[in-house]
Amino acid sequence: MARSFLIKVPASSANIGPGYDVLGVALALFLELEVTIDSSKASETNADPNNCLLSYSEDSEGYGNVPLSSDANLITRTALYVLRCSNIRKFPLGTKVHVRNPIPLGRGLGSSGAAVVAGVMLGNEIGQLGFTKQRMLDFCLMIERHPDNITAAMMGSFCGSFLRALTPQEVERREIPLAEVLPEPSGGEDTGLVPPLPPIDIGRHVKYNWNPKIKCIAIIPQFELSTADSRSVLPKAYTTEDLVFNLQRLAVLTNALTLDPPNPDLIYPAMQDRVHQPYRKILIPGLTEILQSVTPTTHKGLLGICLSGAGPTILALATENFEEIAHEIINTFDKENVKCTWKLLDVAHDGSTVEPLPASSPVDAPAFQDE
Ligand SMILES: Nc1ncnc2c1ncn2[C@@H]1O[C@H](COP(=O)(O)OP(=O)(O)O)[C@@H](O)[C@H]1O
Ligand SMILES: N[C@@H](CCOP(=O)(O)O)C(=O)O
Repeated sequence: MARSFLIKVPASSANIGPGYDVLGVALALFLELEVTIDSSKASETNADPNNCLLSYSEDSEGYGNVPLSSDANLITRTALYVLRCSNIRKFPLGTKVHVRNPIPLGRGLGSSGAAVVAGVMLGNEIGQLGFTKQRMLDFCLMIERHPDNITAAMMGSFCGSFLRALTPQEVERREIPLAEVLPEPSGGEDTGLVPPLPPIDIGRHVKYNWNPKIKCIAIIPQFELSTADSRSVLPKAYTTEDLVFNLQRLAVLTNALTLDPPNPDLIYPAMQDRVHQPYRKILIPGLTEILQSVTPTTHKGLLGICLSGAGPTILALATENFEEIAHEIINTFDKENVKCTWKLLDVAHDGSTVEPLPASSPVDAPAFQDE
């Protein structure tokens, strides 16, 4: 008998200016996984080394580029990691995962965070492991090691998060190289390694309110910038002055975004940053001019502007004039020969979800292959 369910995970915008590796807001643009497990279709999935037939809809971001082998794709590799922590080596016979992904890759909208969250939820559902969202965050944080996108994508809404101090034994478990956590691609042999379970409650978070009048405009350049590359240009140390600059703004911003009516005179300066944006300008043509020239004075309705995550997307918060604000930014990028699209997005309050699909008959235990 078949079992079928849908996993949905929102995109996210991290940092919101001063909250580097701390703040994240979930955005209503959803990565979706339609999953079917039907042991009577085992012959259709046995071409994959782990019994998982993976497909992407043609309109998906990454269609034709993301790997479809389950030990190479970020979503299914992550699910395999979760399963293998419970000593389940493969997907059940006849597992099919169809992905619809509207989140552009490598643009600063949390595509990898969403993929990791989706993968952990997939492993949890497939193995019927019964982990809570808080526990699933621990698995996510073993893979994507900054909590801002992951927390927003898993929990939804506008979140502040940190990693708690770990004991030396926990550090050992957390510092395992990714290659030992995620299965290696290439159809290589399964080593039989059972990865250690992650330490408990690695990530702590709170949800802030978000004034629903505040909308998110994402201006998305056509070029990709990997988060790893965009982190590599940041300094290893900061002056006290720069850290205090960010901390002061962070404390004010988290409350300012809840107030009604939204106050641009408070939000705009509270979204300034000295920790990451100044260093990332070298990777994003036009960033300096955009951040300086689009203000609440020049554009009615604008509240604040920043780099979304590691970039290159620009996040503008506004209450009106969305199109005019977006086009001003698009035109500035255009002068640098950077083409863009834009989206107007609401905050996603629920975070990631899983729901049974109509064809589902959840009574059957999945048929895992004997080793
Ligand atoms: N839906 C997805 N399916 C498979 N891989 C994905 C997916 N989303 C993201 N990835 C992987 O994550 C990479 C982008 O991650 P990253 O550089 O952190 O950028 P982003 O800011 O979009 O999270 C992609 O190049 C791809 O390897
Ligand atoms: N705090 C991280 C956030 C990365 O977000 P992404 O959406 O670009 O993956 C950073 O700024 O590096």
